[in-house]
Amino acid sequence: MDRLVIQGGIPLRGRVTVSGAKNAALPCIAAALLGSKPVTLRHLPAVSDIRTMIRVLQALGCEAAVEKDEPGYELTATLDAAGVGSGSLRAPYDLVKTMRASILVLGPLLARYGKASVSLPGGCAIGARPVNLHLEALERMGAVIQIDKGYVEAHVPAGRLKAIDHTFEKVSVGATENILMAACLAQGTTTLRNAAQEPEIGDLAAMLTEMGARIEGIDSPTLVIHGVDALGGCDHGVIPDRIEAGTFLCAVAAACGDVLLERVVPGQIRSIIDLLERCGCVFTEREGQDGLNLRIQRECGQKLRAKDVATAPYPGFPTDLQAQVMAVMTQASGISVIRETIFENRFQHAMELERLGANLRIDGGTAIIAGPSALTGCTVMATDLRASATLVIAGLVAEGETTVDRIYHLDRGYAGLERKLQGLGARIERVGGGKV
Ligand SMILES: CC(=O)N[C@H]1[C@@H](OP(=O)(O)OP(=O)(O)OC[C@H]2O[C@@H](n3ccc(=O)[nH]c3=O)[C@H](O)[C@@H]2O)O[C@H](CO)[C@@H](O)[C@@H]1O
Ligand SMILES: C=C(OP(=O)(O)O)C(=O)O
Repeated sequence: MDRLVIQGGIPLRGRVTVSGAKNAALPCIAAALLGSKPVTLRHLPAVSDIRTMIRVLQALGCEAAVEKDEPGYELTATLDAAGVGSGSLRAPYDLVKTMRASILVLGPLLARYGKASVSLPGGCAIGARPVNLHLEALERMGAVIQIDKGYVEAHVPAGRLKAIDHTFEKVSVGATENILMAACLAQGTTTLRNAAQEPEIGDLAAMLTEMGARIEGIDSPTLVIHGVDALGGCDHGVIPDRIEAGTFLCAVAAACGDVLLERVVPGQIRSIIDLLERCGCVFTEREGQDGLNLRIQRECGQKLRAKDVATAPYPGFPTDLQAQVMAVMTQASGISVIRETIFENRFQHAMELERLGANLRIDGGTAIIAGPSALTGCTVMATDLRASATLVIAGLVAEGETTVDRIYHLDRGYAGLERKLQGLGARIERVGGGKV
């Protein structure tokens, strides 16, 4: 099993390009099932979740041609769903178990083929993560759904889903995406209220629009979708990964240095920029060749101030950056309180940070961190994707050698993280020889 070995204490300096967003790419791949023509997706990050999602589509009968770019961080995939209807319409457990986003094929399959069998993804390290909001909305649209032997078995007796006026009882990124996709081919006009507003949903809506969907209210909490009879193909580039960008910002804030992030959308990472700015980091935005560039500076020896933060749906502070910020706060002077409000079990990195020397306490959904702490390298174990990134950041700070084990979690969502960090001067090596 691969692990990362890090020699800490070296500031990060240089420039790094942000890859396409995993969490935008996953629903875009699922949306290819809706197209009556091939769909080309660019800037897919070369991570294992993307390969798994493409395999899920192939298992459903989709043709996929995938190419990797030269540095090996991104993929371009052409997906042709022409053969899907003749197959089993079954997303099997052995693929789905590694990745929760595979539930996103349910809405498109029901909308286009009136039938689907999708394995329930199962419990996950960060919380229970039910899919009731997805299923309730699809039932209201006319689907008949049963859970049988761990599979969501669903069909649409009327042949076509019908439009609904629906208020999500809770803000859910995945449920908004699933029902948005389903509504594109439903009969009539669907209104989705209390919809999630994450930029990844805006990107999915942009792709669906390119395919011929009629969507109003993009980037707002109320989406209005006028169902159409068919969608075509498209050539779509997914947005840059705001969580990868935020992870690099946290790495520089914690380990100090001066880094230019290329291909970022600062407006989509405002909450992390604001937080790190209040901690004492300095930011400069400027035009780059491929969108905006963002420079972050924290000179070595410059003190960080401890700040409090609570996670919230977008435009609030993302839960997917909560763990990385905890590593930053171990280096800040004073007490910081981090509240996790989205997932009930997303503090597993805290124990491993303590093993590196962090001074913190967990109380339910709250973490209290007293800093700054001198971290010392040791072997730590990654428990989930963002927890892994945190341990890498802590390893960059810690004196001596840190080994991060179980990095298959990291490989789900970061394209070449260790190579990108090496480019910034970090001493970090992958040991074990596995390939993503
Ligand atoms: C692939 C992807 O994009 N993953 C992101 C997506 O996950 P995901 O789409 O799974 O997260 P949701 O927004 O759905 O989850 C938000 C909250 O709603 C709850 N819930 C969700 C669905 C449901 O049917 N019932 C229910 O109770 C969840 O348990 C959680 O407490 O958004 C999360 C919240 O920003 C991010 O952390 C994940 O990185
Ligand atoms: C939790 C995450 O992903 P997923 O929803 O795929 O588990 C994440 O990207 O941080």
